[in-house]
Amino acid sequence: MRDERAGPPRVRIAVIGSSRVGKSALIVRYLTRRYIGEYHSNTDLLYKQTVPINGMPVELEVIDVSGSNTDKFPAEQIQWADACLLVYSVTDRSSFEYATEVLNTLKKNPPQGSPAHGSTSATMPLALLGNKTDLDHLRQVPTKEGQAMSQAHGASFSEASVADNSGDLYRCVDRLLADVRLPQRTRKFSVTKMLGSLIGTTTNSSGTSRSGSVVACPRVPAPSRPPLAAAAP
Ligand SMILES: Nc1nc2c(ncn2[C@@H]2O[C@H](COP(=O)(O)OP(=O)(O)OP(=O)(O)O)[C@@H](O)[C@H]2O)c(=O)[nH]1
Repeated sequence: MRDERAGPPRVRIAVIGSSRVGKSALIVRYLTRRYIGEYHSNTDLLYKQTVPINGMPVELEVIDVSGSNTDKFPAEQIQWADACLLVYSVTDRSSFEYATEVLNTLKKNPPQGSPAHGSTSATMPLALLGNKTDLDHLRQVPTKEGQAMSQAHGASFSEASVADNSGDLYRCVDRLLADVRLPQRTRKFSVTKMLGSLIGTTTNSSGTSRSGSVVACPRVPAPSRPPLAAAAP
């Protein structure tokens, strides 16, 4: 078993949103700079990659919370995470309403401070992202509405097009990562099933090598559902 205290600090992000808003496309774009057209999955997926933050290697884990289960509040995934990225599509009002619902619930029941924040009273960093701005002619959610919603909930706000590879999506995730305090590696949950390496290795603009993998997190119906279990080394 790997010594949890060894290695670079770890940051866990939960990406939450309705089905088809572009969560998987966004994560893969951020981690690999590549765009995947179709990546529908009805299970949560965990992506792991070492990335540089402020020149320091950080083990980034991103859970792609499947949009097929929006009838159930993703409490476990949020509790697992150090920060949450809420994604909606600017072309889909119902996806904005879902993101709003999650933000409202988080406001009423603030998640426990994560160990990564070094304190149980820390506020979890939140970001709200309106995706698919390339489809502006189909827009159903005005920018101002997204801005107002994020302000009301203390979340950062961005709009972006994952398809167009807009810089705003990288800035949004980078800012969220920067908002997480890094020092500890002690975690509440870890993961079990390593299904395979899909991401492979890439090199970013600063020449830092990134290697990563993607892990399925099987969804088990409540109440028998166990916490997300520990990732294979
Ligand atoms: N036009 C446009 N299409 C996008 C953009 N981002 C993602 N898509 C498309 O939207 C569809 C859904 O993207 P996914 O990444 O699978 O969405 P998801 O939120 O992970 O969906 P679930 O797996 O159902 O939760 C795919 O056809 C993507 O190619 C974007 O910025 N612009």
